[in-house]
Amino acid sequence: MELLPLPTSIRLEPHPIARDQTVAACHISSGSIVISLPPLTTVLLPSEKGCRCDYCFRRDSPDVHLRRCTGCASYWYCGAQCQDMHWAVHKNLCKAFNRYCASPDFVKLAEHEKLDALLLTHLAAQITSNSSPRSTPASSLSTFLNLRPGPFSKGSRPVVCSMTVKRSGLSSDELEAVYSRFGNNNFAIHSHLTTYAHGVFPLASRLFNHSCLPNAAAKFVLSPSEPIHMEIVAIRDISPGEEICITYLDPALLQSRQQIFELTYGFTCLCPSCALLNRIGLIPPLPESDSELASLERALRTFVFPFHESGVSDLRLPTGLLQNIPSELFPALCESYLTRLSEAFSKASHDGPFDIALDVGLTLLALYCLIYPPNYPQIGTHLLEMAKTAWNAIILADDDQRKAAVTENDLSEQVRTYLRLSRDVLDIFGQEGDPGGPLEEIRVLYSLLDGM
Ligand SMILES: C[S@@+](CC[C@H](N)C(=O)[O-])C[C@H]1O[C@@H](n2cnc3c(N)ncnc32)[C@H](O)[C@@H]1O
Repeated sequence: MELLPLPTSIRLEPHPIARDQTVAACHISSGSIVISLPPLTTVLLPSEKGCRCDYCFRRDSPDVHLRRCTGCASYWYCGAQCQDMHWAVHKNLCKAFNRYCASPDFVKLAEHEKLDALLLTHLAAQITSNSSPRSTPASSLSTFLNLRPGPFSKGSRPVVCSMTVKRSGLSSDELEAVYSRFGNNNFAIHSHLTTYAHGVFPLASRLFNHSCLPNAAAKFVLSPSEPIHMEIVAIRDISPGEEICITYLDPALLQSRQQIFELTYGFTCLCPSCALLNRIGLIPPLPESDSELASLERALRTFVFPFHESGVSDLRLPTGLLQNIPSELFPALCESYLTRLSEAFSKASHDGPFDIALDVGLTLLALYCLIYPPNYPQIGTHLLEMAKTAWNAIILADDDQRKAAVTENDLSEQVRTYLRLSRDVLDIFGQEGDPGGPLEEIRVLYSLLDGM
């Protein structure tokens, strides 16, 4: 089928299993935007309603004041321009919205079903506002309907707002056809790794297959008076002819992800990380004793950071180690190990002791480097948390301790090293989401360090 013109740097080719794949038509440098895409439709999570503009998704703040739609009192806008721009869509839903949300059929849905039902209702309102999404062959809706449906039918008919759907002219077969593609195609829209909305981006769904070791990632860019845009960023250099993949799930779900791919997306992932997990088979459980856990921790750090002794100034972020993981480290691949390390780091980095936080945080960094692809944003965000923890250790220490720490130059060296590594990683992903994200925090922390 005809697709919108693609950037010259990519092309669509047949894929042996996933129908088509997008490959690089030339060298694509790390940090480049592969493609920028608008949504067909979106929906805010219920927890974000009233906290973000329903059109541009900017967050309520001293500079962004939200006011309710006077018609339904359920949609919020940061100004007349956003409200005007959204009216062509919102007018198809405004009057009926509250009755629809209070209807017994809607109320009894599970939270994720409510979100999908609202997304489908928004899509119907969008179609009514503009006939082009359904009439042109290369349209966004046609692209979406041309995607593969999810592996299992959702069973029940979607509970949509009947008045809005009636106006759109969508038949119940078309509605079900759209709905059956939600599970394996929709995107979680996030800001600094926190999801706040869901969206349908048909061309992104059509173009990008999954890998647990992706070379690209999706980010979402906010602008005043414009709908959110998705940008696909190359997170490492991509060679001509190489497939461009994103990840559909957090690759850290080492034990459960294959089952989720099968149930939700209808495929078996054959990426090198999954192939290795297949070879390992059943991952041995975590040891129970503290001493065995401590030696697993030491072994993991020595494997990932072999040249790291006591200081961190020589710390490098290695890549591609997973393929050579020794068998004594297999228990570190238990999902519960990552949860355990993250919880211990999060607790100690907030409340102290900071030396424990920095110690467990380094083990967590080793695990991230092992399981995530190079420059994955989670690695950069964790490095920033490490820099902030080392900084807090300096400024919250009493005067004598602080002098000792700073004179020894150990903690300030840790702040600088983690900040530098964090900036190297996050500069590649680039600006995204709400103002004041990690790149801004890095800038502020550098200026505090310089003023020390
Ligand atoms: C977002 S769509 C990708 C679009 C698809 N390439 C196409 O040509 O329409 C998701 C679907 O693509 C297939 N898919 C994506 N990644 C895959 C992979 N790594 N291996 C096999 N199938 C994959 C699965 O059928 C999945 O449900």
